[in-house]
Amino acid sequence: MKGIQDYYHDHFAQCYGCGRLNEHGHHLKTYWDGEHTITKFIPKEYHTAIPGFVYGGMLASVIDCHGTGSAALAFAKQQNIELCEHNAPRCVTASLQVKYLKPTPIDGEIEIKGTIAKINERKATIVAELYAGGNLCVTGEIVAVLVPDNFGE
Ligand SMILES: CCCCCCCCCCCC(=O)SCCNC(=O)CCNC(=O)[C@H](O)C(C)(C)COP(=O)(O)OP(=O)(O)OC[C@H]1O[C@@H](n2cnc3c(N)ncnc32)[C@H](O)[C@@H]1OP(=O)(O)O
Repeated sequence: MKGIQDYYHDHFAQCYGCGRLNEHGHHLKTYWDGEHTITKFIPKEYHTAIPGFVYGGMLASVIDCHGTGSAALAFAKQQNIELCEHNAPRCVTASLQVKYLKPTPIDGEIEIKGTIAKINERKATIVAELYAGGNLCVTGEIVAVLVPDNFGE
């Protein structure tokens, strides 16, 4: 299944977390699951914090990109933008807050669920829930801001 990141223009597809063109990155893909958004990720052994558990900065990174991807999906829906190659809204992170509720096991798939909590014409707030083995381990809140095509050029 294609994620929102598959539609970003190449300039926006270099992100370490979710850029499809970053050979060293995580290649996260974010897509709708009903009214919510989903990103899945399988941690590697070297993402260890203490043996058996995922490094918290890594989890923040995954939540960050899930937030901007979810916001881009929400803006596409709000503005009736038909997603196709090189045609998708792009957002950057203005704010990222993370709460670690319990250690996240490293041996298995992680799922991040997003809820579009607020959206106006330029800014979206996304609430994220990160699950491992069905257990809620981390929550996050991301403020993402829509940026123009020439952002960062
Ligand atoms: C090349 C990469 C491509 C990336 C392409 C996609 C790949 C995914 C990216 C992954 C995530 C990242 O790592 S992104 C990289 C890390 N992030 C950044 O480097 C962003 C640096 N910051 C900025 O460039 C700027 O501050 C912006 C674009 C976020 C906002 O500046 P602006 O364009 O002047 O807009 P501004 O009017 O100030 O703010 C717009 C709205 O957002 C609110 N707002 C602004 N900052 C905050 C904040 N910290 N916390 C809460 N809310 C905030 C304002 O109140 C306002 O709300 P209201 O009045 O509308 O209510």
